[in-house]
Amino acid sequence: MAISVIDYRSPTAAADFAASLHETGFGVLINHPIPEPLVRSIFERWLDFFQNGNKEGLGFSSERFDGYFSTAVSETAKGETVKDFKEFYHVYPWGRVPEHLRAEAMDYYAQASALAAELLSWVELYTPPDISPFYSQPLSSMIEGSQQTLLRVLHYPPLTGDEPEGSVRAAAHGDINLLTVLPAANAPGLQVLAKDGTWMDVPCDFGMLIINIGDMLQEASRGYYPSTIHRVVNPTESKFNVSRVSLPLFLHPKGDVVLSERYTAKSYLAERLQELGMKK
Ligand SMILES: O=C(O)CCC(=O)C(=O)O
Ligand SMILES: [Fe+2]
Repeated sequence: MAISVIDYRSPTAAADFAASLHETGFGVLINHPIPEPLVRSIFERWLDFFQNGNKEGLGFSSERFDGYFSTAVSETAKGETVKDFKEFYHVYPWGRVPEHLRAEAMDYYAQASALAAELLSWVELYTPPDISPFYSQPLSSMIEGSQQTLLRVLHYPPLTGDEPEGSVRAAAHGDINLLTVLPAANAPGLQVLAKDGTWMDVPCDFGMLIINIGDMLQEASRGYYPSTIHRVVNPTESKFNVSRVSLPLFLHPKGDVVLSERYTAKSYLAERLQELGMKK
């Protein structure tokens, strides 16, 4: 299982991309419209916020789920017992964002959401005719007017060697949402679980854009588009002192969207957040 690197400008991009998502749950785009300088600037300025900013003053709201999540409240992947070694900030257009970072974050949010919507339309176009009837409504209309799409700015702090036994940057997990759009981070570490049970590095040259299917789209497509398990491994000792910053955008449908006989988007999210230890 190799993850295809696809040129967004190629005439066969949509078909190739949908095929890659079907086969591996992942696809990697080059020559995409997200500007590199914007991503680079967000990485730099948010790293400064994590290292020097007034984070505690923006502590997350347990109701609204926006704001800063420290390493102490960080999530525990489903089936794991040790919390991931990471801190992060949840950005929503209606939520709290440090004032000096807001305009840039909103610019990125808008551009990444627009691209995610286009990629979802590719996914829809290449859904086989025996699968599309399972969609309770067109995929593109599932996200129309959604307030739930989440931009998460993640900081994996440098390691000291004193981390809790078994703690990793991000333990193996599947994403909860429809599609995730993730610019290659400033350091390697992202791996996917191949069908043969081995872990494979995801191509991560700076400038690449990694897209993966989340559990909600897997549920809605009855598994045609798989939500592939992935993780972020700790660096080797020579790179212990390097921070890693990453910037996933989780495309979410409106809460009342029916995913399957079993779930609406809202009931699914509530169940998953509970499993992650993020909601009671
Ligand atoms: O940091 C990364 O590269 C991936 C993060 C991730 O998988 C997540 O937050 O769901
Ligand atoms: Fe993830």
